[in-house]
Amino acid sequence: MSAQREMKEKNPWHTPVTIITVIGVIAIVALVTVAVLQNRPVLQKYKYGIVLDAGSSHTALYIYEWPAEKDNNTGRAEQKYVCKVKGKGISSYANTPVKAGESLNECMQEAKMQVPTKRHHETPLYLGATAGMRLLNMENSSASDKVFQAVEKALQRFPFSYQGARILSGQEEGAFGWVTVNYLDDRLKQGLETTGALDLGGASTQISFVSKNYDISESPSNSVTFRLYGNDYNLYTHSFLCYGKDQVLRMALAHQTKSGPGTILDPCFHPGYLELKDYSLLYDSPCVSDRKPQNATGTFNHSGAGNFKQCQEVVKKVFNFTSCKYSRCSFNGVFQPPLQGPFGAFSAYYYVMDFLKLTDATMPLKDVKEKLANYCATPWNEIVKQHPEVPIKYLAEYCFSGTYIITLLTDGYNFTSESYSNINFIKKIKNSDAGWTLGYMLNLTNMIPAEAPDSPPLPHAGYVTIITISALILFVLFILSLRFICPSFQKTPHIV
Ligand SMILES: O=c1[nH]cnc2c1ncn2[C@@H]1O[C@H](COP(=O)(O)OP(=O)(O)O)[C@@H](O)[C@H]1O
Ligand SMILES: [Ca+2]
Repeated sequence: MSAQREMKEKNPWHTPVTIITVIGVIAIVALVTVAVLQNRPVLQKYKYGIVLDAGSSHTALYIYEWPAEKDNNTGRAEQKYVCKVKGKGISSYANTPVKAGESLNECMQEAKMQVPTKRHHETPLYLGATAGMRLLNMENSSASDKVFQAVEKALQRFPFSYQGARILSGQEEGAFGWVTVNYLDDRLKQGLETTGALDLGGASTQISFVSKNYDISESPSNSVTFRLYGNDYNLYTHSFLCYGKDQVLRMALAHQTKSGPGTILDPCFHPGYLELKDYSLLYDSPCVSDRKPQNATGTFNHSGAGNFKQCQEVVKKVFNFTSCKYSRCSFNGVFQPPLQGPFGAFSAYYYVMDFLKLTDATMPLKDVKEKLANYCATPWNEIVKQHPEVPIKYLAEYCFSGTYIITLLTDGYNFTSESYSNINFIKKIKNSDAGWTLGYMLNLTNMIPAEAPDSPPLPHAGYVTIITISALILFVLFILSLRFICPSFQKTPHIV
């Protein structure tokens, strides 16, 4: 035997079986690698959408992103970035509309940096205004038009695809908040029981939920129907204009100051709190302007008494429970079907209850009230000392706001001690803020299809598994067939 042959036989790498095995293994690895990678793009690419939420108290800019490679934009959208516009809401610029436009520039510049340049021109940009502009439009429609013109001009200077600025109806605000919450929870795609949405703003508040077996025809103006991912939803929604927490505070103060100038001892503010306030500022809103007393010209002393129970009595006076022409009502003669399912309460519901440390869903309603009563009774100077980082305006109002929230939920919407535990106070769901903006964009970009998308015949993992098993079977069959066809394969090579 030659030295070469001897070497070949000693080196197992040179046997035909080993060579075939190695090639086979390489082929299998290559096949499986292709199967794993075949539906994964090399670099994840995104598309973007921008929504400006022009609220009564302030404006916020949201950027959403979603995978670009999915058909018809059906990839999951999520919040990428939020920018809080400095200053007050756009409705506060009624007398200086140009400044409303200018106020948006800083956040818009940020948006330019956040969205990749090559996507700018195809990124839709929307501005939706809520109750602050609704009120301004009622009060002075030419001032509200001027604010919109200025805002439009400012937004069109940016390289995005500007899609318009408008006032949302209360129904839209409620319904899109509900869409956002249920989209982010993946409830719509999976056809699961939905979560109701409770949104509390400064100038209006919304309640939206699906109540099974309720008769929509009882109050058609409160119903919105959707077909999403192949499921039909009959949504009940109502927006109470003037029932945001800032306007309700005006209404409560108007009620307490109706006997004219002087000092009011307000149970919704802490003992020791004292501020000199202007009547003219208090009544500068359509929510209270008709209640302005004749002699209300100058200022009044706003002092605190810190009494939760009495504060609840004051707050209750802003609701009208007397008339209801439907089978059941919440308040002010507004139809409301029976409450059903879990609820997500966001925006000011969350800010207030989070500050008061009352967001724990397991805390019974009676404990919530007790804690709130203790908090309201705490002297103002102690509160200021305990929270040096909180702006005084917010700090002074948490007792009032917490009391309003509890009164609105229980006396207003009829949550009971039991059903109160169905309410979750939330800020975000999976990194995206709860609010109407995402639902608004999803609707306008047709990102939620009416029908369920055709799912692929096999999920990706199943596809990879089948490829791997088939490759292994083929390989084993190949080796076995070689043994039949070529007898030299039947014996394991041996060294002579
Ligand atoms: O950190 C906070 N603490 C307490 N309240 C807050 C905080 N941030 C925002 N808010 C309040 O949340 C509300 C937001 O209302 P928004 O401006 O959206 O009005 P709208 O929805 O009625 O148009 C306002 O009352 C604002 O004062
Ligand atoms: Ca809002």
